[in-house]
Amino acid sequence: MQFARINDVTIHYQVIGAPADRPVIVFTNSLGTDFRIWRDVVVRLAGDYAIVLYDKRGHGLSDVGQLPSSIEDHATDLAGLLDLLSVKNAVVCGLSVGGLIAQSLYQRRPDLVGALILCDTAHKIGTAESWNARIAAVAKNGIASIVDAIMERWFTPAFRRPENTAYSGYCNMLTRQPVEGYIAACEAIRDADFSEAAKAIAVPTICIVGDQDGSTPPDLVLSTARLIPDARYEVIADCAHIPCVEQPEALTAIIRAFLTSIPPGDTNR
Ligand SMILES: O=C(O)CC1=CCC(=O)O1
Repeated sequence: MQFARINDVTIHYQVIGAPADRPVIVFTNSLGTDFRIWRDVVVRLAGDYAIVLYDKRGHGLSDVGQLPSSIEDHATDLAGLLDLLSVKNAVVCGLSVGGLIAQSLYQRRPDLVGALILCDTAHKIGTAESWNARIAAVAKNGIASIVDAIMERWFTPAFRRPENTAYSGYCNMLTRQPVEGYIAACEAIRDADFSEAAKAIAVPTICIVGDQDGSTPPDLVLSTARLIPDARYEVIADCAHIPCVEQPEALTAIIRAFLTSIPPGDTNR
């Protein structure tokens, strides 16, 4: 296990492969998850790419840090981690709020970002009303009180079968996040809007979405792809909000095809 002190926050991270020798893909997570969600993608990519995984503040084994925290704070944490690892021009793959963090990282530190994989994310996610309602529910009754509603957005009915032990495992992952970290991330998402910034993205970008995503539906992700100059757009079948868990093979194939199509030199490839 690896830990680093970044911006006064202990960040839990993992590096697979040698960043100096291989193109680097950095994965940044969704709300209510830790970096273990990427496992089935990482095992397929390891060897060809160096991989950086980390738990954003308020999640997994990372500290919650000072409150409140913003998407910009999360991006500054990720910049600190990449600086620590001497990584520049990385392929940044952000899932959901991780995609907001990726967009913010590009805005603040374009030297760190060679390409963007925006997975089940958007330039703006949800409304202030929906986030305030979720924050109030979690503050009053805990994360467990919303788990069924959230799982309907994360996973298709086929995955949510009671006999699927992976499904119960991911319910555990959600409910075991620190409440104050979860609420802080909801506030950060509520307050983030990259509608203008997305138009200025000038690195190769792909927007990917599950066809049954209940949190960032395909039409929303398509609207983000249309804001970003020359962005590509791919839909994954039989998949909701977390394709790295539900359709890792399909997601990996899209990532590989995208990275293969980028001219050498655009990233650290
Ligand atoms: O919990 C959800 O609704 C899914 C989600 C929204 C932002 C994020 O990171 O995950």
